[in-house]
Amino acid sequence: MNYSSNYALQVVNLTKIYGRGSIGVKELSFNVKQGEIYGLIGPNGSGKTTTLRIIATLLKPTSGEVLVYGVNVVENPFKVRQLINYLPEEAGAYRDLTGLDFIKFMLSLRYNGRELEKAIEEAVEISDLGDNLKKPVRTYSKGMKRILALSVVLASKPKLMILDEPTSGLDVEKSIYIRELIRKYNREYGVTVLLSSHNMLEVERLCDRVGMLYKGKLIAEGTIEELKSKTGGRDLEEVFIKLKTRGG
Ligand SMILES: Nc1ncnc2c1ncn2[C@@H]1O[C@H](COP(=O)(O)OP(=O)(O)OP(=O)(O)O)[C@@H](O)[C@H]1O
Repeated sequence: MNYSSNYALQVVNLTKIYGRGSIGVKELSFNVKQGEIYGLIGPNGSGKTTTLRIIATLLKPTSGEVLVYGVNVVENPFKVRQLINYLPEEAGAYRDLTGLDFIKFMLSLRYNGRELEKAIEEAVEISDLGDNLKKPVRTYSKGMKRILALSVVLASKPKLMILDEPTSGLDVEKSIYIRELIRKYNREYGVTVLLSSHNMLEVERLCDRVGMLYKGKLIAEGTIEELKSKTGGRDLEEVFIKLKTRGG
């Protein structure tokens, strides 16, 4: 496949068949442009996590090709890992570390010296966890762990940030806070973002473009406005239902 420098990510004919023939994704193709916030949406089991894990070099595809800034995820995973950071669906932090030690540990994998100090300060500020950062992660609530993991991913300012359900388990205020931060890092630091979500409202507010997955296939793609005018749906939820009933 030819690399186009417009793209942060190119996914071509991606297929993942798990053991016993279970289909993760099937012949999936889409691109994410540099500087864009792209949302993958779809119901449970539609293949969002499978796609994100392959791009994050954590899962091998059965066939197809994925390039991150022109680097092939299967042939050169180490190089890809320098360009991305990934927030997993179940972002666990090491239970016995304090929140602060977790931040230090994770960021030291990417930075050193003064840059490391600055990144740690930034993550501490983003996390907004105050004195809780001195406590072991095992004492944190689900939402606190999520914010902790997100603070590290954001502060590392990767070229491509891959977020699996970034606001899952967060209350309304925290979700808004995180969405604003994602936008800020995208606009101010040029971080390209690929995220997955069940929350159509969130995607509608945050994403420049959206891909709709259904049973491992892309059934529609475009800006929110394009998808609405194509289907006559008033919002993304309606768009999705209409596309699904058309047999997408
Ligand atoms: N380890 C696995 N072994 C077998 N099948 C799997 C495995 N992981 C995922 N699958 C299957 O692949 C398909 C896609 O799953 P995936 O987790 O990618 O979907 P998803 O869109 O992220 O779902 P959710 O919204 O529930 O997180 C599902 O049918 C699922 O059962």
